[in-house]
Parts: sequence; structure tokens; C-alpha cells
Amino acid sequence: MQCLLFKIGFLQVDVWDLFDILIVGLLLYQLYQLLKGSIALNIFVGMVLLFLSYQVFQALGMDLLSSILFQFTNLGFISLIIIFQPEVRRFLLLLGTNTLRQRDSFWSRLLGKEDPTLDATEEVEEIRRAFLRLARSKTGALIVCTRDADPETIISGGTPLNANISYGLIVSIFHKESPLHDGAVVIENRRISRASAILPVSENTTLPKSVGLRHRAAVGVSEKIDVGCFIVSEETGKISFAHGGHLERGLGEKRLTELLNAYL
Ligand SMILES: Nc1ncnc2c1ncn2[C@@H]1O[C@H](COP(=O)(O)OP(=O)(O)OP(=O)(O)O)[C@@H](O)[C@H]1O
Repeated sequence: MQCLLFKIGFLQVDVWDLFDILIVGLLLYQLYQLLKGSIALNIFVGMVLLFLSYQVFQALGMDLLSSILFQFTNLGFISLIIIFQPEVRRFLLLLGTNTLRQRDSFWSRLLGKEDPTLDATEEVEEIRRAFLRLARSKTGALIVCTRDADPETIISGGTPLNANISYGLIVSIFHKESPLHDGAVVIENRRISRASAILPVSENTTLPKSVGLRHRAAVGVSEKIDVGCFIVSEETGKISFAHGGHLERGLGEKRLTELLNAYL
């Protein structure tokens, strides 16, 4: 079905061409957002240049060169999937969980159900109080919250707890004398599943130089799975939050409560 919009010389542009360009542009933008700051972006740019050169050489009729580049770009697609395996995994995971969340909230709204993020108030209050206390005393802390991501393959080690969320427990875990204070506390479906866990550290080069291992670990795990990470800096007492590979620093009390409600 052709719906001609306009002509530029011999080029006929129809509605589907516009959709085509729009979708490709959107996908490239999402890909750029995903790879921004990682070394994978340089590899991706290299592959795009290779593909564009192939197109140019082919258009110029330089058969030998374009057939060599054709083999490279063909192989390139498979090697891209291998090289970008963590990014592809992250992209699909984020896509899947966001779609599921949107679908759930659509049905909840339609059936007049309460927003599930509002049920968490009691636990949110416990964590909020604990974080404010830890921030006041400049005690370093790192908490990973997840509802439906499976952290087993990404988060390693730690001591299993399977405990209720409570102000006292969180403050005690991160107390400097506690044997569990090193590493991260993991909260799965509103229960503390383990403490002292080790997270993958982000290699994002755009993070500020002042960001140390605790913050990098929070960003690192949020790059790989759908989690919200809350951090208290031992150095400054500031509270930060990492999600989807992005770090939001210096949270106020209101913003902290908002994010806890959304991610617990
Ligand atoms: N991979 C990791 N997984 C979990 N926790 C980690 C990891 N790496 C470091 N940490 C925690 O971070 C602490 C070190 O923090 P570091 O001072 O390097 O980070 P920072 O981001 O500068 O934080 P702060 O502002 O609190 O100093 C370690 O003692 C440990 O508890």
C-alpha cells in the first residue's frame, strides 16, 4: 500500500518511509542512550562507519572493496551480538519489565485498584528513617531494591538473611563495627534477602572522578538488571540513587521517599 506524500527529484517519499526513518532514528537514539559512557559506544561507531563505507563503495561501483566490506558487515552483525551481549541483555530486560509494569498499571487503573507502589509505606518509612540516620552519622550504606528482576546471576556472595525490613536492622548492618557492613544489602519483594553482597562495578567513563567504588557498584548493578539502588556516602553523608545506569546525587527527604515508594 503506497501513500505518496511528496517527491524530491526522482525520490518518492510516502508515509511508510517517514515511519521507517522515525523508527530507525528512535532505535538509534535508544541504543546511544544505552551505550553512552561505555567503551561499547566506540565499537558501535566503528561498526556504523564500516557499514556506511560499504554503502558508499557499493554505490560507486567499487566491487572488490565493497565485497570485502560486505563480508565484514555480515560477520559484524554476529560479532555485535557477542560483543554487546550484556547491553543486549539489559535492553531486552528493561524493555520487558517496563512493558509488564505499564500493562499492570493499566489494568490496575482500569479496575480501579490502588497503585501497588502506595502499599509499601510502612517499609518505606523504616528505610527512610534508617537512611536519614545513616546520612547524619556519615555511615556508608548501599541498598539494592528489586521487585521482579532475578539478581542471582549478577549479585554474588553475601550472607542470606530473609528478614523483615526494619530501621534497627538496617542501621545495625551498616554500623562500622558490624561484620556485615561491607558490601550491599539486597531487598527482594520487600524482604531483606542478604547483606554484604558484592555488586558488579560500572566502567562508565562519564561518571565524575569523585565517584568511588560504592557508587560505581550501585550504578553497575543497575546497568545490568532492573533495580533501584540507594547509597549513603561515608565521605559526605549525601544520599544518592542509581537506576538504569544513571546516578542521581544528593537526594532530599521528599525525593528519597518518592523513589523508595517507586522501587521498593
Ligand atoms: N563491588 C562492590 N559491591 C558492593 N559493595 C562495594 C563494592 N565495592 C565497594 N563496595 C563498598 O564500598 C566501600 C568503599 O567505598 P568507596 O569509598 O570506594 O566508595 P565511594 O563511592 O567513594 O563511597 P563513599 O562516598 O561512601 O566514600 C567498600 O567498603 C564496600 O562496602
